[in-house]
Amino acid sequence: MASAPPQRPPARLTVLSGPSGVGKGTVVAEVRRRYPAVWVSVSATTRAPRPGEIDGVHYHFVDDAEFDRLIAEDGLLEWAEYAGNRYGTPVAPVRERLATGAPALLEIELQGARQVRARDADAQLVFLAPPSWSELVSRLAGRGSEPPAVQERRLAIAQAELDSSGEFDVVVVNDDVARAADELVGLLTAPSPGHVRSSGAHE
Ligand SMILES: Nc1ncnc2c1ncn2[C@@H]1O[C@H](COP(=O)(O)OP(=O)(O)OP(=O)(O)O)[C@@H](O)[C@H]1O
Ligand SMILES: Nc1nc2c(ncn2[C@@H]2O[C@H](COP(=O)(O)O)[C@@H](O)[C@H]2O)c(=O)[nH]1
Repeated sequence: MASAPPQRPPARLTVLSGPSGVGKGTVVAEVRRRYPAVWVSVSATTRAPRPGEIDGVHYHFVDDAEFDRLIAEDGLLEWAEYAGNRYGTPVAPVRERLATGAPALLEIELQGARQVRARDADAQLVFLAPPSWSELVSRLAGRGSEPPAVQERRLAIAQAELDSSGEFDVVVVNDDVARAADELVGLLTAPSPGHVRSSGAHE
């Protein structure tokens, strides 16, 4: 009798969160460079593009009416208002990706991370932390993508985000991009604890 084909374990969704300016985008870019198989969701946002940002690559840049439509059609896995703009994860591409059994990564803020956890208890929540508060302030200012008033608004939110780090499964300190990327690659490729047999063998 022919044996059944080996079953692919369902892929695990990983969420990377952390305060604005901590280096989420930088670390994710390094992960993609080292591990091109990783798939990163492209969010929808009502924020205006920064110089160099490309629609459909960095974000799907949409207006308020389109964002309302996405919500009404249940097209978002999660969404949140952050510093005066809305951001959300299109649900269909995430479902399609997870169905292939390959790792999927969301780079989103705290409210969205909480929504993902509420919908998917198996999701892995990773918090990217700065080495210090002063380093976070200087990274955000050094990026120079927001005027000082917007930086202040983001830093006020960052205080609450740092207080939430205990809600996450893992905290990775971004003191060094290469090391933080290594840690994230390890987490993305680790089997879900739900798919480890009691003997220790992985399904
Ligand atoms: N380990 C690091 N050491 C020094 N500088 C860093 C490090 N990681 C990132 N940076 C710098 O910090 C700035 C902010 O990084 P990045 O834009 O990746 O942050 P982010 O968390 O994605 O921010 P946001 O949530 O606002 O999009 C960039 O100028 C980046 O080059
Ligand atoms: N809840 C969600 N947050 C998201 C999503 N995409 C990005 N983000 C987060 O928003 C802030 C600001 O981003 P920026 O590009 O304006 O600096 C940052 O924390 C992102 O991680 C999303 O789909 N949902």
